[in-house]
Amino acid sequence: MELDKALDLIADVPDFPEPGVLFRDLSPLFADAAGFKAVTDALADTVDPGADLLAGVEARGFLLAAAVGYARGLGVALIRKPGKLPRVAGRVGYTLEYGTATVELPEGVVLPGQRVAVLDDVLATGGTVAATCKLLEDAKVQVTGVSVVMELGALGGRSVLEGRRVEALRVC
Ligand SMILES: O=P(O)(O)OC[C@H]1O[C@H](OP(=O)(O)OP(=O)(O)O)[C@H](O)[C@@H]1O
Ligand SMILES: Nc1ncnc2[nH]cnc12
Repeated sequence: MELDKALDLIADVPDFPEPGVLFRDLSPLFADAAGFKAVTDALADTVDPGADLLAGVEARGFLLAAAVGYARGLGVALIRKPGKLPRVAGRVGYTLEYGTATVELPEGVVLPGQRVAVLDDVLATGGTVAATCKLLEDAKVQVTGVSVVMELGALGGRSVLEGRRVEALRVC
């Protein structure tokens, strides 16, 4: 499937999870075999050839990182929401478009000096990905870049990530 057609499978849902938010729902894209493959292949092409590992952000980022990791022969560091990990190597708090959140890095998944590419579904305010990059850099890892399926340009995420390589398959 053509990438544009695959990205058209993303549904726009008004007023979720709260009034005024236009939620970009990737569920129909994930459920479509050809669409999921087209997006996985395109994202895989954005990952720095020198990357040693991928970092996927819970929850939708896990699917993308797992698929791209398989395609590229790379493992995945699972960047998790609080309360899920038995051993936490680090945590960073941040503000979301709708609320506040924290990301945590499991113990024993990254080594200092490793080159890690960050993957997520949506870049909105950039809080999640910026916190993820900080989490990794606190662990002395080098972030090679950030790849997302969709960037919501009006929310300014790219400016929070200034100086980083940010690849988005679609900018809305
Ligand atoms: O750029 P930001 O403003 O930080 O927003 C983007 C983040 O918001 C969504 O995650 P959400 O917290 O809704 O989690 P989910 O993937 O578990 O549904 C999305 O999957 C990104 O991780
Ligand atoms: N509008 C939105 N749609 C989907 N995920 C999001 N994460 C933050 N804002 C979002």
